[in-house]
Amino acid sequence: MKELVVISGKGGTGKTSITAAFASLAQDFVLADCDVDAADLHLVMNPKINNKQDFSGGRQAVIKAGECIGCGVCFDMCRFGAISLNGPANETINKTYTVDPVSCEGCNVCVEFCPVGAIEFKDAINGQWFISETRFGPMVHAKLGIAQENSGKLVTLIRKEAKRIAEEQIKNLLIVDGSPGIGCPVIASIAGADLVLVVTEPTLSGIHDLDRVMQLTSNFGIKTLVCINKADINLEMTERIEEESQAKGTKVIGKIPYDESFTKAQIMRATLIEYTGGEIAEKVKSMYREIIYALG
Ligand SMILES: Nc1ncnc2c1ncn2[C@@H]1O[C@H](COP(=O)(O)OP(=O)(O)OP(=O)(O)O)[C@@H](O)[C@H]1O
Ligand code: SF4
Ligand code: SF4
Repeated sequence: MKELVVISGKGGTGKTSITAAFASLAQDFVLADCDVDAADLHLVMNPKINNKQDFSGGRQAVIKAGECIGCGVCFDMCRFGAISLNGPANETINKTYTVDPVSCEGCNVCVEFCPVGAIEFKDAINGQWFISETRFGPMVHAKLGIAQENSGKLVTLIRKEAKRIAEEQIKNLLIVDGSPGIGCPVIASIAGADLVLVVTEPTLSGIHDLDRVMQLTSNFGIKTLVCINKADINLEMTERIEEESQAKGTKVIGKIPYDESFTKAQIMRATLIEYTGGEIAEKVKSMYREIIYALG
């Protein structure tokens, strides 16, 4: 089984649209949405959820009801301002404190120093992940709660589950919509993959981000290909990306023009390939053929 991960140096380059189009073209595959911080592949895939599980990315302090004696030690010691006094600040008797689950960084300090052991450490529920069925095949995806961290851990979990399903159902391909950027979630998206496709735009920030992301894939020793999306919005930049990629030994396998069909397809909750044929679809198909060839 081979694994293709589609990433981008920054958000909004068209990574998800391209991944969705590949889902229309691929056979015998499992789809994984690892863009967990801004998951939107499900909008086009319309998955039917078969299995839903909570995701816990870490632990959090919780003050046990009725056990706090109001000494304020935890309030003074929490460096993240996660503990607040219940009721008015001039309260002198029956003082109690609460932990704000969004601000708690799980450092354990308050648990250690509470003189009466009134604080416990509990698994924090940071989101949910799902195993679903789509019109194209199985899909593993997730929903991370607002302001929740540890998305790298969730990405690793999703890839692992998607691989398990692919092996169980004897699928020969795993297509991953990876995280944008170069941080922890994208590292978790690409580590150990067979091939990475970087979707970029011909803009200054696009070039800058492409450079950083290619440095990352090169550090991991992963075979990397480039797609310049909306290539005709700046032909000079497109040429520069081609030259710089070539100098680094990375092939630009597709130059996809700006085409409103992408947005129209998204509005219809369809992939580009489902929405339209013609030249634009042919360009995406040709890119997909190159990928399959490169995967070997
Ligand atoms: N070639 C194209 N021509 C015109 N519009 C496009 C093209 N490719 C993508 N788009 C549009 O650009 C927007 C961003 O695309 P998409 O959501 O696929 O990007 P993304 O990189 O996955 O973004 P995010 O990181 O926010 O999920 C969408 O409105 C999409 O319809
Ligand atoms: S340290 Fe313990 S007893 Fe003191 S205020 Fe915090 S929770 Fe209450
Ligand atoms: S675990 Fe750390 S961050 Fe969380 S409330 Fe306690 S002291 Fe603050």
